[in-house]
Amino acid sequence: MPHPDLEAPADLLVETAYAKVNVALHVRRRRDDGYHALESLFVFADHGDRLEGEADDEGAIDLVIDGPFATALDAGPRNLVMRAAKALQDYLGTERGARLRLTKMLPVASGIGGGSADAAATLRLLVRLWDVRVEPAELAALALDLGSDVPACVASVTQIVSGRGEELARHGVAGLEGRPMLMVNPGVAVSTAAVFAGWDRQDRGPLSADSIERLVTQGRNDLEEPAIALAPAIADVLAMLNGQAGLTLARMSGSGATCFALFDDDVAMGRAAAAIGADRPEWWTMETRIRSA
Ligand SMILES: C[C@@](CO)(OP(=O)(O)O)[C@H](O)COP(=O)(O)OP(=O)(O)OC[C@H]1O[C@@H](n2ccc(N)nc2=O)[C@H](O)[C@@H]1O
Ligand SMILES: Nc1ncnc2c1ncn2[C@@H]1O[C@H](COP(=O)(O)OP(=O)(O)O)[C@@H](O)[C@H]1O
Repeated sequence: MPHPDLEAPADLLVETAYAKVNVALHVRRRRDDGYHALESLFVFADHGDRLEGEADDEGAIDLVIDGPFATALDAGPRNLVMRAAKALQDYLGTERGARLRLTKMLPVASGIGGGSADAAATLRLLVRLWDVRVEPAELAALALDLGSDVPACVASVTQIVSGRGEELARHGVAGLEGRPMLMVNPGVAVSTAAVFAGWDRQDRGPLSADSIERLVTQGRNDLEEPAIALAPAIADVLAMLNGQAGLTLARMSGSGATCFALFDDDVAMGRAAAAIGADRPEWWTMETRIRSA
């Protein structure tokens, strides 16, 4: 029988805010509204931040944050969890509230959409907690208002994402889901807007994501170069990952600075994580696998 303290109370709901990884990120053009038109294969890790919540019948939204990266954030109205909760409350015109706890496991402003995933997890959790039905198109519109990556994070499954982040198409790639994935961050936060501003405006062509081989040989992250210009440690992470045995692909995710590597098997990933941890103990690493739907 489980220990009683380990059992969550029946009225407490839990969601995982899965880390996002851009296996390839092709920037095609700068749009008139200042955003960039992208083509990207998004996958999600099997790990992420943890969000729990229970109903508050007074209608208040309250957030506490704990976990390894809690100090990088405050729990005020600009937090994406708070913004998502308020946006849903306003949309529904509901009197219901929630007491939320975010356990921040993912580094902040690091190209793996931690804040976006938190916002999406908040929407999922509150829809369950308040027992409401929101049309998928309405939820997607609320999500896009919170950030370009939030619509894709709502389902958190492998997708081709284009436009600013609002055009989503589920997309399987044989052999990708379930694959061991190591994520490494050198501890520098980079601003997404600053990285996009450094893009050289050269369209290097569309994305083909029909096989892992194509993703490896023809896929790119067009933001790697401007991100490395702002945070040279990213080049050290990529060099270290590329030097590991049993590796299929190493690349930066999003606007950085987190990089990921796909491995042939768990043993190869474990050896790489141990070697990197021994050499650069100050870097953040996470051993995970690509989430399946
Ligand atoms: C680059 C990507 C790729 O998945 O990931 P991250 O690095 O954030 O993880 C995303 O497109 C980021 O999405 P997100 O972090 O939600 O960005 P937003 O808050 O919407 O935008 C922040 C700023 O980035 C720039 N931006 C963002 C998205 C986009 N398609 N074009 C842009 O130029 C804009 O300057 C915008 O003001
Ligand atoms: N709950 C949250 N978690 C992470 N970042 C948040 C959160 N709420 C607001 N932010 C802000 O959102 C920005 C982007 O965060 P995040 O989604 O983690 O970055 P990225 O998508 O680049 O990995 C950060 O500058 C951060 O200060």
